[in-house]
Amino acid sequence: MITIQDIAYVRSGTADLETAVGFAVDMVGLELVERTEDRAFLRADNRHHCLSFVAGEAGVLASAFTLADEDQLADAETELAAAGLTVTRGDKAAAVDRHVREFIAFEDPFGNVVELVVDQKEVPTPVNFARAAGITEFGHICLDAPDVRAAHKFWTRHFSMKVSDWIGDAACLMRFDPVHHKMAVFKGAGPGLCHMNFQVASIDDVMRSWHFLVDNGIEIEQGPGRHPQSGAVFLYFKGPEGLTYEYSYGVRRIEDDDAWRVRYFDPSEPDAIDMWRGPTNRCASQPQLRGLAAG
Ligand SMILES: O=C/C=C/C(C(=O)O)=C(/O)C(=O)O
Ligand SMILES: [Fe+2]
Repeated sequence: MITIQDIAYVRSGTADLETAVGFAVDMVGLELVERTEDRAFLRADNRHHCLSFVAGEAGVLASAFTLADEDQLADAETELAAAGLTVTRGDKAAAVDRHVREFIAFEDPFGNVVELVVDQKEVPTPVNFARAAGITEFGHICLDAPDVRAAHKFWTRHFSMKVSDWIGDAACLMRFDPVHHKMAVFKGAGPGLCHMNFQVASIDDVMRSWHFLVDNGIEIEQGPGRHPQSGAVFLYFKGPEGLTYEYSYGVRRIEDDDAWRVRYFDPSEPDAIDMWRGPTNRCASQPQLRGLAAG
């Protein structure tokens, strides 16, 4: 069993580094911590970065989680290889490029590239947010997979994850600490990053960002709304090259694992994702959510 400490980062390719960085800074509000000719690193909290862009082909390159130390990394390598996965150990240059001390990479059974890292660099200075979006931290990573039930089996068999809630066969929200979910899998045609989430300090921040993004012509995919699973007030919006961002406020914590009863939400119900039954544009990119559209 591989014990996950935390989420670490999303690493994404981009065919237009300037535009990708401009959006992450000016619209999302992240701090640009480092920029080279072909790389950009952005942060939302004390992690050195939670999002990096690599110039090249557009599309997510990896989603990363933190493990406690090298011994756990070595054990993870052994366990995943024994499960039949191809596991690669990152070399020194690749680790430096990720601002971690060591890492391994593998593809989950659906083709999502996952990196497990040790010693992600911490930046103790306060985040110099590019705009006052109210971001408090990098909140969660949500992957796509064609078979959510099989994904749940994979992530709970090999990793310290537990399901918090199901949305039929359309989504599985999982936790590895008291936060309702820091990892989720949504049904998709293939592998992919469904979205990356940033927690914000208040409902006001969600609403202010909604107006700000609309005023700037940004495509709102869904929200403002309230997720019945975590209870969080959310807003999904689309960045360049199809990268979906989410702000949310008020995620539930599950302090007593034994007392938690996993719930099942019916994806065909209009309030399965949004208790407020607001409109959604997510259906265009995620046909499996069509049943979730209001009205
Ligand atoms: O579709 C349901 C989404 C639920 C939540 C939540 O309960 O907070 C998410 O954040 C999500 O996975 O987007
Ligand atoms: Fe989310």
